Amino acid sequence: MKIALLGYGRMGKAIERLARERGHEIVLIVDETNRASCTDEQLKQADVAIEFTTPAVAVDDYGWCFRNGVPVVSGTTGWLERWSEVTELCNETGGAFFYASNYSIGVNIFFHLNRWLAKTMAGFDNYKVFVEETHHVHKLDAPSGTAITLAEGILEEHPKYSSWKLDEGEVKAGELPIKAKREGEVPGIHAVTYKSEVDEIQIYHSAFSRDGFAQGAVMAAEFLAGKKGVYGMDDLLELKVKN
Ligand SMILES: NC(=O)C1=CN([C@@H]2O[C@H](COP(=O)(O)OP(=O)(O)OC[C@H]3O[C@@H](n4cnc5c(N)ncnc54)[C@H](O)[C@@H]3O)[C@@H](O)[C@H]2O)C=CC1
Ligand SMILES: O=C(O)C1=N[C@H](C(=O)O)C[C@H](O)C1
Repeated sequence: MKIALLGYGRMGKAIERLARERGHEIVLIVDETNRASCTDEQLKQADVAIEFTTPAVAVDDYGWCFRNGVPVVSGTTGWLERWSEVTELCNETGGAFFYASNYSIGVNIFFHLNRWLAKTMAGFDNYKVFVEETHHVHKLDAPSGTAITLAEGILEEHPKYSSWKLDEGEVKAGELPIKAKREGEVPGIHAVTYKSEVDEIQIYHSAFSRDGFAQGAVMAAEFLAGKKGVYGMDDLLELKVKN
């Protein structure tokens, strides 16, 4: 498969290595230094684009791919308030878009565990829940996209909570706090904790490197090539929450 890499930072470089190991060819590498000189013709050489850039440029990148008929897999976080605009544009232009706040297979299993636990804990009023994430100091957005996905999973399954809040100051009834920490070069740690007066229950995921994210992104690119429409990790993994 011929791949265009949009974004060539920590993730772009990990994806390049893993994509080559899986026998794919990188036909275009775009970062902020050469973006202005990259042409539609260069992009169209690719069977699929993999996009890991910044919240400020991701949505423009998706439009560039849709207009040129190039399926795009993206993991950039921090732009999701524009989700409807992006998916409408994808469908109107006959494009293909795959998005995940976290491409690690382990985290996607963790997402299902989180929903199951939230549904179970909804029956126990004496526990309060909070989400915690820790990432490297270079990360631009807080809370992480993964922490937001975890919080949204809890909001859907636990009637006591109606919104999430970055944990800065007072937390009101119905608000689910997310604590975001930035430390050294941590690739990504997420935990969900239910705490009562007498004990706590915690689920936890820690990424040892970026390889799990990069592997999942390349698998998503292999899945998306030749398709149209909007997809996510559940389409790839066919995981379903069993009630
Ligand atoms: N969904 C997932 O599994 C994961 C998502 N991420 C997210 O991916 C994004 C990128 O993360 P990193 O690689 O660590 O960041 P990074 O800062 O190392 O790399 C960002 C890259 O974007 C490029 N860039 C900036 N402006 C650009 C433009 N106009 N056109 C093209 N490229 C441009 C920069 O040159 C740089 O190469 C972040 O939003 C992060 O939260 C990171 C890891 C996993
Ligand atoms: O910026 C990162 O590094 C990561 N970002 C994603 C997020 O915001 O959830 C995924 C992963 O945790 C690493």
